[in-house]
Amino acid sequence: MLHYLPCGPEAKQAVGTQPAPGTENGWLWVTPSPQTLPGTIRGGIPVCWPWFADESPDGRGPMHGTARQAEWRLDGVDDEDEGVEVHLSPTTRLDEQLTPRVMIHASARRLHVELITEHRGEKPVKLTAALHTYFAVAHAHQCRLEGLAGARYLDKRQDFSEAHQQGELGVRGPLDRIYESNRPLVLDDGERRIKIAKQGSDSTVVWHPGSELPSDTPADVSHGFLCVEAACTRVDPVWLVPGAQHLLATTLTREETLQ
Ligand SMILES: O=P(O)(O)OC[C@H]1O[C@H](O)[C@H](O)[C@@H](O)[C@@H]1O
Repeated sequence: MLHYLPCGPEAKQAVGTQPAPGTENGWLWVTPSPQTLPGTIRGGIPVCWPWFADESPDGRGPMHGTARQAEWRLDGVDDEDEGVEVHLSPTTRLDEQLTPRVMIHASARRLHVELITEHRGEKPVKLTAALHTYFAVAHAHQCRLEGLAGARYLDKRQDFSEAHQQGELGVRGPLDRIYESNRPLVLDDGERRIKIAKQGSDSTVVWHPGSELPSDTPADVSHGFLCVEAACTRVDPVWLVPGAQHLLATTLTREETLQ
């Protein structure tokens, strides 16, 4: 169930769910002490756009782009038998040539988020982006992420050194990796298994900061999340030509519903 849809003035950039008090099985994590807006919110699914990390065109733009710090408006909500569909767009123009919008379809068993980028300008543009999902987990350093075995990755904690994933990934400490992968995953935290599928993305970013915490993340809850991000990064930037559009999507499903 959707408990929290950050749109409008009170929550600008994260798109996600937060368990209601007393609800243990929310899929997404949100910091209990968010920064005052327009600070960035750690939690939900921040929209990193029109660049991922520090990959702005001049190298001086804010980390993860301008979209997550922008104000978004609710363009429409469709209630359906099987859930709810929500459409969002930024209230201001965030890029000279590119325009983003977000569509969320949520039900009790499935969360699907689409980030659609349209090129309305005149010159080809390089786009990097991410749906920076914060999964709520029992303990970040006791998670298993299935589906990355054999994938090449860049280790951001080791100056982007290259390596290949040996076997399935068991998260046992801080990590910050860009995997070259478009494969579906299963996140298993020992208590539940969430299937993670995606579209329009050949990079999967896996991040947990360990004890090097962002200022809005209290130490006593810092092991309650693991970020697994559907992304387009320096590994797979998208070159959009005028008139083209790009779809980046992630779909989260309880594994048993697929059987
Ligand atoms: O602190 P933030 O700007 O929200 O970024 C949080 C993290 O996001 C991504 O996962 C990057 O790979 C990390 O390098 C970064 O630290």
